[in-house]
Amino acid sequence: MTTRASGSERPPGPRGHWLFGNTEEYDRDRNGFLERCHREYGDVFSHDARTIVVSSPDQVHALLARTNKDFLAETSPFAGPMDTERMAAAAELWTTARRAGWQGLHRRVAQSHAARLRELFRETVGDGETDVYATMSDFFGRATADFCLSTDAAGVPEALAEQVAAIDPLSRSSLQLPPWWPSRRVRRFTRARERLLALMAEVVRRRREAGTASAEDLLGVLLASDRGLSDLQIERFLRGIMLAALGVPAAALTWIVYEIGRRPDVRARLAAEAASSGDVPELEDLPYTEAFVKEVLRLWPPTWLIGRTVRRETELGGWRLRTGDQVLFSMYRLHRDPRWWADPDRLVPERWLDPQVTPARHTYLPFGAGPRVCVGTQLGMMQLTLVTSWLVGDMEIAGPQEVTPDFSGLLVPRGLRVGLRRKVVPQGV
Ligand code: HEM
Repeated sequence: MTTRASGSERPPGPRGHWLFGNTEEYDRDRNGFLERCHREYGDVFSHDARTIVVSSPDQVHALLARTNKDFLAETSPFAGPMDTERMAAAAELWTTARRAGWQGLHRRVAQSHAARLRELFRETVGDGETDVYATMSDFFGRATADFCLSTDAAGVPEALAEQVAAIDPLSRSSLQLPPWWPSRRVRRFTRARERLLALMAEVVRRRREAGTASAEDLLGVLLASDRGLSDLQIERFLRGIMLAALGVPAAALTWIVYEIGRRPDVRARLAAEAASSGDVPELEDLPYTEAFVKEVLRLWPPTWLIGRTVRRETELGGWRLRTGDQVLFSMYRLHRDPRWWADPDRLVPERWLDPQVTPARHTYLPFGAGPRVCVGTQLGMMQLTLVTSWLVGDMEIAGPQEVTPDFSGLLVPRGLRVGLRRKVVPQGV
């Protein structure tokens, strides 16, 4: 049980049901529940006997910075005994692959992928009534498979899409099922995971046999690494990367489309910048577009809630935590906290354009922080900025409706539909 470092009391929090705790109320309205508890109990509160929620920037930063050492980022979609030693071993294997992959994900590599991204955008985003999240998921599925595997990507976007679709229903409920549970959901997830890993294994085997370890894509970088990665490590890392590079950017872009549709003033400035830059510009050519993307990620961070498992007995914010306890924080709530942000609910891209004005420490974390910060930060920012510029440059977007934010998994404006129409380019231009 979490207790005060100097005593035995727990952080305050709602009592909840004697058996199910607060699960039912939380699942009914996750963000609303956290907001109410924060208002009532303050910056640290108990969610249940083994879970606390922290909200101050310093506590959040400590949690992220001490991940791997005192906290674990490893999660499972299934219920089961919490084996922190196994989780720590998995974290170590992941971290080695992560270090090797880093050189394949920095800004220069990301920018060199931009021309290919342009082609994929033209192929995937077309005219007509569009389910925005579905289209953007399709686009990012292809983009990430291409970035990781280039010419060996056949069949991977489809397998990825099935894996994402199979994770979705499991992540929407706090009541986890064990992996042996005889249900369609669990079987579907397991099948999709095995299929994707088998595809990765096949591609890795073919590349090893061909002996072409050039760094033309992320797999090439991993194979050429001198860190001695096993095939299994590479396969799991690639699967992790491809899943992370699909749903989150797709959700972010869906919010971008939503905000472009709601704010004609912002859209006009974006369009002016798109018109004055080339077909595949550098990020430096798009300062307003980049500021807009940052601001959308502040208002609507797709990874709106982050959790950690306590690896070994430790302390956070004056509270003692036991091995296996859970700690949560909401990035969405942090990004909209009026203590740290002026006019927090309003989209103001200009707040990112004045170098004299920077956010208060640890109050802006759309990519996380610390040893498990997003490895795709630069690639992701580049993709979102370029695609935003292509969207306003190429397409007319017919007004999105008001949407209800969906906090049950990734934060998305579920069901957002818009009409897209390719702009007519005058002859001779
Ligand atoms: C474009 C918008 C993106 C956003 C907002 C975003 C956000 C995040 C956040 C908040 C985390 C940390 C989660 C945690 O601490 O538990 C994370 C982790 C991660 N992201 Fe991203 N991400 C984006 C794009 C990408 C891309 C393009 C890639 C792939 C190249 C990627 C790969 C990863 C991976 C592999 C992790 C896990 C890192 C680890 O645990 O070591 N992300 N991302």
